Amino acid sequence: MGEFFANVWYSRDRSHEAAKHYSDTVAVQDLHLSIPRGTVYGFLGPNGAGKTSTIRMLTTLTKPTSGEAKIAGHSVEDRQAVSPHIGYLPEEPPLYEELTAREQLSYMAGLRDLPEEATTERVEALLDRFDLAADADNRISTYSKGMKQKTGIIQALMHEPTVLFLDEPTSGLDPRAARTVRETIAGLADEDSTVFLSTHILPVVEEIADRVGVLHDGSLVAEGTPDSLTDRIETGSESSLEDVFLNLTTEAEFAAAGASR
Ligand SMILES: Nc1ncnc2c1ncn2[C@@H]1O[C@H](COP(=O)(O)OP(=O)(O)OP(=O)(O)O)[C@@H](O)[C@H]1O
Repeated sequence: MGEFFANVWYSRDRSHEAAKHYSDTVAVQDLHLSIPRGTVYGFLGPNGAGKTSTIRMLTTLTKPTSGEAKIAGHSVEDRQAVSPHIGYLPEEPPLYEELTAREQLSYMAGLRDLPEEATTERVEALLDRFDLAADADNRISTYSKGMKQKTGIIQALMHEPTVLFLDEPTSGLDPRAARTVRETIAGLADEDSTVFLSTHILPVVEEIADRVGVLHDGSLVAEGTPDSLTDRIETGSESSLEDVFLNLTTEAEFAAAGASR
């Protein structure tokens, strides 16, 4: 399939803009992303920065107010074309509480029109990998937060998407499951899938991301490899992505306060 691109553009020049406005709130603006295949892209930003709005645009769930974005060569305006290529784990996985995990996954496989035998095999392997096989015939309503999260992750992965969007994937997971998620993400990138990872857990990003983008007030304030970002600031001691994040977002806060004076 060649290169994978996620472009979300906005500029004063109205011919190239992608922005998401909620009535009078500009959630995402001046954002241009181009992410090659096989990349783990860490998407960072303070609360309310516009990360979820960006992901919702890229996963066809919400239309950009203006501009354009392409996933695997398809416009996000074309849900039917984009859908087979993407998997999405939102902060609250969309699950039917009255179903069991196996029923939920089989229902989703049906909606996606996946080949039955191969999908069952893959789902069983994922249930094993995430230590969920023994509970997979119990109703989701009886699951802990972590078990629901694992079901959501398997649901996002089971059709082998080219591009996987993960919003706080390790939320609620115990250390073993969180490690399985990190290893799974790294394995997917090795197989040439692209993972778009939004999380506030910066050590996870530092460990597995190839590139990092920092969003603030709907705009990208920095982008690069984790090393290139940590090299940007001189703290006198070794800096971490957390130092970079705090520095950048504080700088952006000051700049915004200065501009509005
Ligand atoms: N449905 C909505 N209606 C109105 N405003 C919204 C809606 N969704 C998001 N917003 C606003 O858009 C901005 C960006 O929100 P978004 O959820 O994208 O941020 P985020 O970076 O994902 O935040 P968090 O880290 O807290 O999840 C915020 O100002 C938020 O209040």
